[in-house]
Amino acid sequence: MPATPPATPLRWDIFCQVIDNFGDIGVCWRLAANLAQRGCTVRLRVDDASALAWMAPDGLDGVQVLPYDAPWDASHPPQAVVEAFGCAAPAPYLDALARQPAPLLNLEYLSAEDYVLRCHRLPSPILHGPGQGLTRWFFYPGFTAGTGGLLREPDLLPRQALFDRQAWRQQHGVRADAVAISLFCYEPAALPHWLQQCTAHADWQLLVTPGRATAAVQKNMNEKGLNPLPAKREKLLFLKSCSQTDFDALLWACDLNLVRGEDSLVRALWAGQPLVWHIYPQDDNAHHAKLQAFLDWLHAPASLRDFHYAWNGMADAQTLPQVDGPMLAQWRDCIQAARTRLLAQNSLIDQLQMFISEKS
Ligand SMILES: Cc1cn([C@H]2C[C@H](O)[C@@H](COP(=O)(O)OP(=O)(O)O[C@H]3O[C@@H](C)[C@H](O)[C@@H](O)[C@H]3O)O2)c(=O)[nH]c1=O
Repeated sequence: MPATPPATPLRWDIFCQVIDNFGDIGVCWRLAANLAQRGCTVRLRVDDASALAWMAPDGLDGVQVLPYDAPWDASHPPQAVVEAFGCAAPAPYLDALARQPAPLLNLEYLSAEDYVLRCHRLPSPILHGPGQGLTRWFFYPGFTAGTGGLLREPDLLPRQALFDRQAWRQQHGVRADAVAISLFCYEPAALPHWLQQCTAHADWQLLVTPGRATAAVQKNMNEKGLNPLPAKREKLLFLKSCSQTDFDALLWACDLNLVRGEDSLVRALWAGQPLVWHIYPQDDNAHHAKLQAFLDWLHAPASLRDFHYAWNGMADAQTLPQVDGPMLAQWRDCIQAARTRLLAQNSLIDQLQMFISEKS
């Protein structure tokens, strides 16, 4: 039975540096929103908040978005501080924190690899320089007990229970009987092979997210001179940017979700539909081990592994499996079993709050 987190809502500072794409701000906003939903007050200090205009257009009570280097507020010091993905708070801030200390955490990237279990909750004392005397704690999200868990808002299940899938599909031009597939990716080498499969199945509709996925699909279409004909236009729906809440609805309404990065992977797991993960590519191919560890944790069937290898450039694009109904059903069973395992664990916020109350 998951442990119950402390009830006292705290004042949090979260630092976010946007590197590229949308995962940094996506995860940090979701973290801030999850905390605010539990009554906490959150100051999200971010260097580029522009994506929030479409990701969280309405903002949220309890979350204040500030410039990264906004001054220290001595009359309202933080009771917990998170530096996301290894970004460091500005030196003056860390020096002020050392005078009015509160637990300082480094929220790491999500991985299923073994090192997460070894490194989660390790201390790193600051022995000199900004923040001297403080201890930075490593906090690793993860898929299993012994890690920091996954972001899961309290109202996720009730929202899913109320979701009207058919109404959503009708509003978005998706046929009730279609196999609806969402595409949120970088530029996978196997994309042409996947587009051929999507075109070959009369009952498949591909919902393409804006940005890099749309650019990759259109590039492929133009290269092949495949200007989407009226019929093909119905097969390919090019979406506009939408809020995180509406992005969830897209994932819940589809029968297969091709996601990427970090945050949308977790959202696709909560959606419980078959999913494929386009992992964030890293120069030294470090992402290959990260993907393998995830597929191992997932207990992925061979066909889902093979699809991931081709989709992530770890196998020849020609080896992309031909997806059919029985295969999708097997993938769905796998994802739903994983979702059930995850729902039995503490959420990341519960773990975070328990950790902070230990260290305060
Ligand atoms: C397409 C779409 C996405 N989103 C949200 C979902 C997620 O919160 C966010 C996308 O983040 P991700 O899924 O993580 O994928 P990403 O590729 O955009 O972000 C990446 O950024 C890199 C810097 C990190 O190192 C990666 O781990 C990864 O997080 O955008 C919307 O809110 N609306 C949309 O229409």
